[in-house]
Amino acid sequence: MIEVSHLVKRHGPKVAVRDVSFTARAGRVTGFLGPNGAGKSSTLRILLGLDSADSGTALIGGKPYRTLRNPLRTVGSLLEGSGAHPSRTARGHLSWVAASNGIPRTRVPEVLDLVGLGDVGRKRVGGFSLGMNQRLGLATALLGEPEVLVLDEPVNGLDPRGIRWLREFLRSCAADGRTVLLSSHLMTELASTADDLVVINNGAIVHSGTTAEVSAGHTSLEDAFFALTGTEDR
Ligand SMILES: Nc1ncnc2c1ncn2[C@@H]1O[C@H](COP(=O)(O)OP(=O)(O)OP(=O)(O)O)[C@@H](O)[C@H]1O
Repeated sequence: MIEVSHLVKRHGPKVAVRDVSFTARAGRVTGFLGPNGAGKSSTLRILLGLDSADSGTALIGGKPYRTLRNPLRTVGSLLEGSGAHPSRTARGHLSWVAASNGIPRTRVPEVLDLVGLGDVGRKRVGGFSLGMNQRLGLATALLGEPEVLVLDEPVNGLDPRGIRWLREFLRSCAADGRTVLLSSHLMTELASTADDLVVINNGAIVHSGTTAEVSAGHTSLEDAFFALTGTEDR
């Protein structure tokens, strides 16, 4: 479970996140939806201990990220691509991450198979497409068999087949009881993936609830998004 409470983050004079509170529950896919610059990445970076909040808390399983004993075993994350060096093979990258986090090497072929990279594990990451790189990032996130997954715009770079694969994969993670939080500015994608939605605009939460609740009273989630964020004319 993820609990964000009264989070505030300023970048100089700019308030990127203002009093943001929401919960992402176990066994559900929670979509963090908002237009560009709404404050999604700023919130997720604080949740993952990459940045500090000015005030408020962001907890994973009741604890701030920086106090987790085995972070990779608690939360898997995907922020920008896989982070793998282009000269490394996929297998080499995953083995290095596993070794430096006390995760058995036997997980490496398992996660490569899970994300559909079983056949290219010995290839160099420099030759990977954007979609393959996203899959490698997901494999890295899954290495420690975490209960919580936090993914920032994971659909970026995926082709329609990859998008469908990711949707089914995240649904199966939730069905296994994991907490899945993913950000996106693509409402149609989230409509078919997320159980719950948290809509953020201009640093503030404008709506949260089940996907059906958020779109209630609108002809589609797309209409709901434009009405809630006031971004129709952008
Ligand atoms: N390091 C920074 N320094 C200054 N301003 C920043 C910094 N990081 C983010 N911001 C600003 O804070 C606001 C929120 O940005 P953030 O990246 O969190 O939004 P986002 O919802 O993730 O958007 P996107 O989908 O474009 O990544 C934006 O106005 C952005 O320009």
